Amino acid sequence: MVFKRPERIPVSILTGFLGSGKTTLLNEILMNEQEERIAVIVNEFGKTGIDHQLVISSEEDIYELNNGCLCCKVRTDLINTLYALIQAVEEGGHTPFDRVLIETTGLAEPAPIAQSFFFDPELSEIYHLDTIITVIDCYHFPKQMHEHEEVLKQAAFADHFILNKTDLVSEEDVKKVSNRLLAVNPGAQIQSGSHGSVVIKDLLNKFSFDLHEKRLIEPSELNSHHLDPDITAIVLTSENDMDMTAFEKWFGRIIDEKGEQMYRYKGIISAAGFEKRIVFQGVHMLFAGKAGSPWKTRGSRKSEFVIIGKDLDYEWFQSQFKTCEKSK
Ligand SMILES: Nc1nc2c(ncn2[C@@H]2O[C@H](COP(=O)(O)OP(=O)(O)OP(=O)(O)O)[C@@H](O)[C@H]2O)c(=O)[nH]1
Repeated sequence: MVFKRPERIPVSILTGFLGSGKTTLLNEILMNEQEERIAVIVNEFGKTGIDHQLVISSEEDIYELNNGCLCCKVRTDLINTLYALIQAVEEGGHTPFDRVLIETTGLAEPAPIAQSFFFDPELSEIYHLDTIITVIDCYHFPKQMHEHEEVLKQAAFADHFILNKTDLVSEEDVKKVSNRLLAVNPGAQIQSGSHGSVVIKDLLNKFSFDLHEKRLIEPSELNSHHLDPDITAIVLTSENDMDMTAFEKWFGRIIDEKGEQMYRYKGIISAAGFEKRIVFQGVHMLFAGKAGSPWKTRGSRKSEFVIIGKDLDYEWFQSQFKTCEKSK
């Protein structure tokens, strides 16, 4: 059989604090996802991994990345593993796969892993970051979020939250957790359940900028950035076309100056002189952008730029963003 590589292979990152239910969810996905063949990469903390042994024995191949979670070493290991996987398929020594799922350690900040897909241009031609799924332990979350800064950081990166362990808390408590998470990251989708029982088709293939390019945030959610004093989401908007030269210059400057604070950002820009949307997403200083689908009507054109990070001054960012508008 000749391997025909799909346009780009989607990669989903599964993150969440220690014990939140990542492996449980991974097993649910592997047991129930019949249509796709998934290659799994487990990033373990420590030299001898045990997590891969907890993943159900399945048709899938499990690759382990040992040796810590936050350093560049893991990023290099990850990139090498991703290259090795595709090479093995192309040389016929490995069954083709449709998706990669990476389970991070419970203490990991997802940034270095997500950044790999912006960092290495060759790699990002083969793979694309599809979804970051953050699993939340609803029972422990209220305490954990005060005690471990990783918990809210992992929340900041999510495209999709899985509110797990709902069997241990009341509906009202689940609502409180959900409100808290949406205050940090208002654009994310939410599913709740227990033991990883979720609708998997709603979880994968969620790179909404590529696929749907829908509104990033509903207007009713726009003010939620006031709710959290520390890690927050801000949404910059403009009804006027942007001057891309000015925007690129400004964007280069802010990621230089404030990239450390900007955990994750995603944007759709209406650029003067372009019939297509410019879509981009990034993590700290690294980002990737490209032309998206054409705007349907003149009236539908609008730029939206969501930034999730620490101590973001909305008024400052919004006024700066406006200076990139094309003068009429
Ligand atoms: N009550 C309850 N327990 C759960 C649920 N989901 C997972 N667990 C249990 O929680 C524990 C941790 O689950 P894992 O799936 O190993 O969590 P993890 O996030 O992979 O853990 P680490 O790899 O240590 O970070 C296990 O004992 C699970 O059986 C749930 O929805 N409800």
